[in-house]
Amino acid sequence: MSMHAAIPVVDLSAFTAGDTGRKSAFAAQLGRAFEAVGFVTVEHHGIPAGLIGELYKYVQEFFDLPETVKRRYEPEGLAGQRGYTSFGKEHAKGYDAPDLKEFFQFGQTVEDDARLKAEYPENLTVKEIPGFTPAAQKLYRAFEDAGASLLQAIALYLGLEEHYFDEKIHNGNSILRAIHYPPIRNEPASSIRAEQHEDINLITLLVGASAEGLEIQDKSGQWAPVTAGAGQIVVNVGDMLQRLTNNKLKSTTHRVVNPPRAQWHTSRYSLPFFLHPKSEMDLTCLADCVSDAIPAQYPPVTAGAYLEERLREIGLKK
Ligand SMILES: O=C(O)CCC(=O)C(=O)O
Ligand SMILES: [Fe+2]
Repeated sequence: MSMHAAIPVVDLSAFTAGDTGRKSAFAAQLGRAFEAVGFVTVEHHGIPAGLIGELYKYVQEFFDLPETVKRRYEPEGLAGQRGYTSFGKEHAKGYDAPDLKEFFQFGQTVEDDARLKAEYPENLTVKEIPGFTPAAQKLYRAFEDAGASLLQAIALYLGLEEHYFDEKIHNGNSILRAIHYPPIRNEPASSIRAEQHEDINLITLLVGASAEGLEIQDKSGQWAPVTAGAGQIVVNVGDMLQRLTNNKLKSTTHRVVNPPRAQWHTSRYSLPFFLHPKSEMDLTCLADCVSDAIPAQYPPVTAGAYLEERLREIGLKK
């Protein structure tokens, strides 16, 4: 048995309400955790529990709708970026077998930029559940606020100006994804709920999944469960931030395993928020993360071009 890498717990209020000393201590703690583990659990993140509970209620109502109704909200040509994606469509990069999940995605609501408003597809409104989209939009903003604070701390840790990411993520192409992993009825041939993968975006914020199953892989290849207590969220580094920092911050491989057979009759729900910048953000490795000893590991790319490439690899974009 190997020792399980502990996932550090950080208190975001030390950053959002703290003096300069507490803020820099938080930045150092978060940065070191993102270098060593790539995952943290965050307390006092400012996301109202009531909002999370409200959205979960609508999420369950949505996935309980008949499949024929759900498919009305599965638009063609949007690569799953808005609305419903039916069971068995998405697979992890490098895997053929699809994940055992269905999901619904909400994107950015632009209020102050006509060009971007025209660029992003509209969110879908589910006629049968009028409260669903408004609740998701409120939670989306709360996730954006928490994410902005976390990236301010990361900017300080990287020696950048504290507000380096602010403008890049304002009106960013982030996605709030409501996932349903249905009950498992037959021995799955080769799929698990979500096959091992790394997230595409800058950082991911995940609110308390309804059941266990999330695992991260440590340096030696061992899997360790991730558990977040009530009131905590899990936050991890995605490939865009790993790439920008020339692998200084780690986009850690993770997966969602199937429950023991006795729990097969139960659903699992989760609400990840994939924090993306605007498409034009340059992901060229930061000068401070490149040296003679550690040359740049990635060619320059924009966030938009990188996202396109990755959506093709997971079968969402044709
Ligand atoms: O459902 C979860 O707990 C995590 C899902 C996940 O890793 C993802 O959708 O990228
Ligand atoms: Fe993930």
